[in-house]
Amino acid sequence: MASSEEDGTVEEKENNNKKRTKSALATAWLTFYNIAMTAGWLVLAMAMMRFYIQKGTHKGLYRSIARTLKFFQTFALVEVRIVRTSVIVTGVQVCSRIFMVWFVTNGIRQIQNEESVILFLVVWTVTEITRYSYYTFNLLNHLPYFIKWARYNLFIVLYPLGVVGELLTIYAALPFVRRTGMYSMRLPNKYNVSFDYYYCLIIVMLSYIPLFPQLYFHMLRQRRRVLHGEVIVEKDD
Ligand SMILES: CCCCCCCCCCCCC[C@@H](O)CC(=O)SCCNC(=O)CCNC(=O)[C@H](O)C(C)(C)COP(=O)(O)OP(=O)(O)OC[C@H]1O[C@@H](n2cnc3c(N)ncnc32)[C@H](O)[C@@H]1OP(=O)(O)O
Repeated sequence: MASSEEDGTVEEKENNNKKRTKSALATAWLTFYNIAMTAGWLVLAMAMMRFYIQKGTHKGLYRSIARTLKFFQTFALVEVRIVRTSVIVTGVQVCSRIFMVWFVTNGIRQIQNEESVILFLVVWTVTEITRYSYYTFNLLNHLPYFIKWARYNLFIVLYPLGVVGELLTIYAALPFVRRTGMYSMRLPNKYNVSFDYYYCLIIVMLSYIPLFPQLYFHMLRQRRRVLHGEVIVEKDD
């Protein structure tokens, strides 16, 4: 009897140790990930500033940072599953950014020098430096108040500004996409499938109407929870 109790205790201890090791590894990985992402977005910020100071124009800026941007924005995909936040909320945010980078700005050279591209690039960069440094310091249990404040206040202005930049960029792409028929498939073809990227872009633009408010209100709830300590019950996915 005594021995089986002891066995149980040993097993429990082993399980607890395994759990602790797993959670320490997860925290270490997440900390490393957030440090890498903060550094990546800082590199982007510095590259943009250097370009503008040296050239005195925003023309050509996108091309000069395209590779770094594509890498760090695409890498954010890993977040969709690793953090506790709703998969839908994080998924919509990350996928819409990846779509903007790969299928709009990168795919359509003719719009890369639009001012709206610079608008969303600057807004994303400020947001991501703040967001990833917030997660990093939070995981290290040394979170300066100004970073917490910035994380849960700047988005009030930056989120709508980013949306304006993104929508204006897609809007600028429309005439070119219509003229060239890029990424589109017209009938007849051997797959018997028709796809019009022009209308796809219009649908994406319209989908901001129901989706963006959900992201924005999610952040407002997070703000109340973190800055004002309100208890908020979120619906599961
Ligand atoms: C395929 C075609 C798709 C087309 C779709 C078109 C629809 C488009 C609509 C979308 C519009 C998007 C526009 C957007 O791109 C514009 C901009 O971004 S402009 C820049 C301003 N943006 C922002 O300020 C972004 C704000 N949004 C976010 O921060 C996130 O995206 C969001 C997922 C909304 C954040 O939500 P989250 O719930 O994660 O917030 P918290 O930061 O409070 O975190 C909650 C808890 O999770 C922990 N966490 C999260 N991430 C990490 C991490 N990387 N490392 C460690 N921990 C993490 C965090 O600490 C919190 O933990 P706790 O609960 O313990 O406090």
